[in-house]
Amino acid sequence: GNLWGYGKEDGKISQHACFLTAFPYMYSPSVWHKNYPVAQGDRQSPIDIVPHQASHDPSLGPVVLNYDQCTSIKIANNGHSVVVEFDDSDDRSVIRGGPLDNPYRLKQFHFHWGVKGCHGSEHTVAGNSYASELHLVHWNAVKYTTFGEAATAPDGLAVLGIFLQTGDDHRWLNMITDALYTVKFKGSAADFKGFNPKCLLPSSLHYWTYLGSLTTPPLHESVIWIVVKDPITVSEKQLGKLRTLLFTGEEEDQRTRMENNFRPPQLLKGRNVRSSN
Ligand SMILES: NS(=O)(=O)c1ccc(C(=O)NCc2c(F)c(F)c(F)c(F)c2F)cc1
Ligand SMILES: [Zn+2]
Repeated sequence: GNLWGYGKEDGKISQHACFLTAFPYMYSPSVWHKNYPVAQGDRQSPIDIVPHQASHDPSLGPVVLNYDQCTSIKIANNGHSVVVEFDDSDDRSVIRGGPLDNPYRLKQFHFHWGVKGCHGSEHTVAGNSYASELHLVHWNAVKYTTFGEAATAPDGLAVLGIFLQTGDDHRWLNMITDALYTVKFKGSAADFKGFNPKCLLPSSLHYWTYLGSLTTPPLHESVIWIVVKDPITVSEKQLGKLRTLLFTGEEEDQRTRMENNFRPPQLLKGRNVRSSN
């Protein structure tokens, strides 16, 4: 069932309990804390990144992506986003360096987006949103045995965040947007082999980094965030295809477009954001 969702963020959620039970997909980020109290924790994500307040740390080396043997397995609609999953049974696709003490294994990537224009990213930069945000999710297979175990450890996960701005078509994103019709409904999945996400990265990997959390329930505070400064450019048409996905399953009569699946920025609570350059 729908334990949580992105409901109407306009704050007009009815106060009647029946409304929330009758329309589970209306659970919005502002009420997640009822089921997931860590939502009000000290290292929640996303955040608003203020570049001039980030501290440049010369000891922060470059982030290194070894995605050469990287091969995707499948694409799926989990009712919250579209996810491309990888074989993480060995170290064939890892991220290392930067703020990381170990190599972290790529498990999946997914997106967050809005309903139009320049809203849709989770992290914001000096109060400005991008149209979308790509998350490449990795886990520390040196210290932990499974993703699930890593997902509850303070240094268990490393998520590389990439901003998407609108402009020209992104040649490689078409491979993903052309497959979305196969995963329209929540719970659907399809083969999606041989996609290497290295083609979705900007030329410069300068980044901000800080200690944070999953941005969706269970909101575990287990993520070392690496947010790349430069956005990639995708077309409005390509973003529009993401919005043809549905939050709802094929069996549900209420069809709800998948859009605005982003959590708003959370309190920094004294955390230090470091800059790589
Ligand atoms: N938007 S983001 O911050 O990049 C993000 C990344 C991954 C997940 C995730 O894997 N959720 C499911 C999930 C868990 F949340 C677990 F805690 C766990 F143990 C799992 F195995 C699992 F699949 C959620 C949010
Ligand atoms: Zn995400």
